[in-house]
Amino acid sequence: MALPLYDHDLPGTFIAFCGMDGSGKTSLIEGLSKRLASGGVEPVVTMQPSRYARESPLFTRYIYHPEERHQVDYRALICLLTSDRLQNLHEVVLPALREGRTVITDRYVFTALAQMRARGFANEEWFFEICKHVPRPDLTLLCDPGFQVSQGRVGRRTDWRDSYIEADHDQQLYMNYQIVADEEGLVRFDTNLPVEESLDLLYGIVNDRLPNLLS
Ligand SMILES: Nc1ncnc2c1ncn2[C@@H]1O[C@H](COP(=O)(O)OP(=O)(O)OP(=O)(O)O)[C@@H](O)[C@H]1O
Ligand SMILES: Cc1cn([C@H]2C[C@H](O)[C@@H](COP(=O)(O)O)O2)c(=O)[nH]c1=O
Repeated sequence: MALPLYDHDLPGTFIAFCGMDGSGKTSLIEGLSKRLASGGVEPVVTMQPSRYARESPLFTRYIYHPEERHQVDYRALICLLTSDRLQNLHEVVLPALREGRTVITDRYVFTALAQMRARGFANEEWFFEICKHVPRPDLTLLCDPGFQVSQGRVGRRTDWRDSYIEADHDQQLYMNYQIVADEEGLVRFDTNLPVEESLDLLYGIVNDRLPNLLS
């Protein structure tokens, strides 16, 4: 495993979803949350980056305004997102895990690793050092409908931010997600199926890996 994350010993259960834009994370998190709630387990759902980081000029300039990107130091962006992750863990994830809750996060540190490598920042020792303070989820899912399908879904969106595609980078990113999945033990599953079928696959994985969570 490339990332020196720590294994938590808290009573709750921590699940992370990763994958390309349009890979189906949000839709499947919604489905899983409803399924958990119907069995009496109301999950805490969070996302990284949080809305605070997403609204920051550093993030919006880098992610959505490539013409202004040269003004942003990519390491500064990694710092922002890393700080945001630590704070989200401190404020939301860890307190809920201490209470025995089930926490689901939309994106996590594995997205950061795939993104950094795709941008050519593969050996940031300081980043790996900070990862020692970041818990490993009990289960991390990589939603993967295939590169073309995720790009197609994003391209069909109407909001300009949600439909933003950066073809060359996205290709690198897809490849790096595959590598990170192998290195970090992410569980891949097919999201190029009708949503209900992907959800059934997902429930099967959750049942296998986290027995007793879904009643
Ligand atoms: N099997 C599937 N699983 C998940 N989503 C699917 C599936 N099949 C089709 N879709 C559709 O694909 C789209 C995926 O969008 P969604 O917002 O869930 O992806 P996302 O990974 O959260 O994207 P982003 O990171 O850009 O927010 C939705 O419109 C969803 O209905
Ligand atoms: C955690 C993390 C995220 N990003 C990028 C990846 C996406 O383009 C956006 C998040 O938007 P979405 O609505 O969740 O699709 O942020 C990143 O570059 N580095 C990170 O560590």
